[in-house]
Amino acid sequence: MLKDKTVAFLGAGSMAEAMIAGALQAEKLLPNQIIATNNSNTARLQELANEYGVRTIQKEQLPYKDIDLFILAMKPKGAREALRSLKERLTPNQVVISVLAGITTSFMEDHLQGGQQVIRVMPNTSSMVQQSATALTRGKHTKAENIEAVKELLQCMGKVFVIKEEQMDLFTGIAGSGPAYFYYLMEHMESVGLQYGMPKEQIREIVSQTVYGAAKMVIEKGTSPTILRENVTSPNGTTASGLKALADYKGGEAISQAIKHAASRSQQISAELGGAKLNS
Ligand SMILES: NC(=O)C1=CN([C@@H]2O[C@H](COP(=O)(O)OP(=O)(O)OC[C@H]3O[C@@H](n4cnc5c(N)ncnc54)[C@H](OP(=O)(O)O)[C@@H]3O)[C@@H](O)[C@H]2O)C=CC1
Ligand SMILES: O=C(O)[C@@H]1CCC=N1
Repeated sequence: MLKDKTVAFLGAGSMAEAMIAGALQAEKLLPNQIIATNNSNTARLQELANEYGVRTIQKEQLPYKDIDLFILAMKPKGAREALRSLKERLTPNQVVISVLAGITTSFMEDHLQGGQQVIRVMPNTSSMVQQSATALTRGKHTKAENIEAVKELLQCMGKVFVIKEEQMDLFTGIAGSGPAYFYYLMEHMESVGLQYGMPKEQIREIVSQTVYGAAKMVIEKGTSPTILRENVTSPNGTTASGLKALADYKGGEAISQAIKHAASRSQQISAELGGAKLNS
């Protein structure tokens, strides 16, 4: 389904790079099917061309009519201008996909020609190693065949979840931002190891293997995190003592608040840009 498609990334930052890397690793797209552009940083475009062999083009020179899927990958505040620049140039068969936090499908539709096909997705940077948890929600006019093509593209980058748009802000708080929470946890685990004299490379490997192993247990054994946690916790043992400290320092509450704040920021971005449909 993707073999005849040309995909253009409007934005060439961390998220675009992670998606490009994932798509190429899966060999579903060839480098010459991918175009990347940005606002002005030509050195960055050269970097992507050198690393991935993709076509990089100044945004004024995009070959609009040859592109099937446009992926908006700039910061949310640039969305309005980017959609305006697409509005007069697109035909109804072309699809606009946004990875931007807080940009709703109705915002996209309102800023494009009536009937334009749009899809809102929320990947995370683990796309780079094909392990993203990515959400997808469709616009009003998007054809089933294009949903399938975009799903196929996103599956190159990890698992895809088709969700209701009302859940997108929450999904962003859990999975879009989620890798950062784990990196934050890992930074803290590493720094205790370093503080007590473990070699830097060794502690990094120990921490990442521990996090990886825990996620793999949930995925492969299909057992709940609660049962798995209980299995680790011997009565009056080390884990019980560690978990008590986590509870005393409100570790669980901190994680819940991180998700709620991130989700609420996604809603706020929608509101700031106008055209927002806030969840009740
Ligand atoms: N990073 C993440 O983990 C995730 C990010 N997202 C979303 O992805 C989007 C991009 O994030 P991220 O990659 O981190 O951001 P970056 O700041 O790394 O990259 C932003 C890119 O957008 C380019 N840009 C700005 N304006 C335009 C424009 N009008 N046309 C084309 N390109 C433009 C910039 O170009 P220049 O450098 O030339 O200014 C830059 O290449 C955000 O909206 C974010 O919500 C979604 C999920 C996860
Ligand atoms: O921090 C952000 O706004 C983006 C969206 C999800 C992850 N990064």
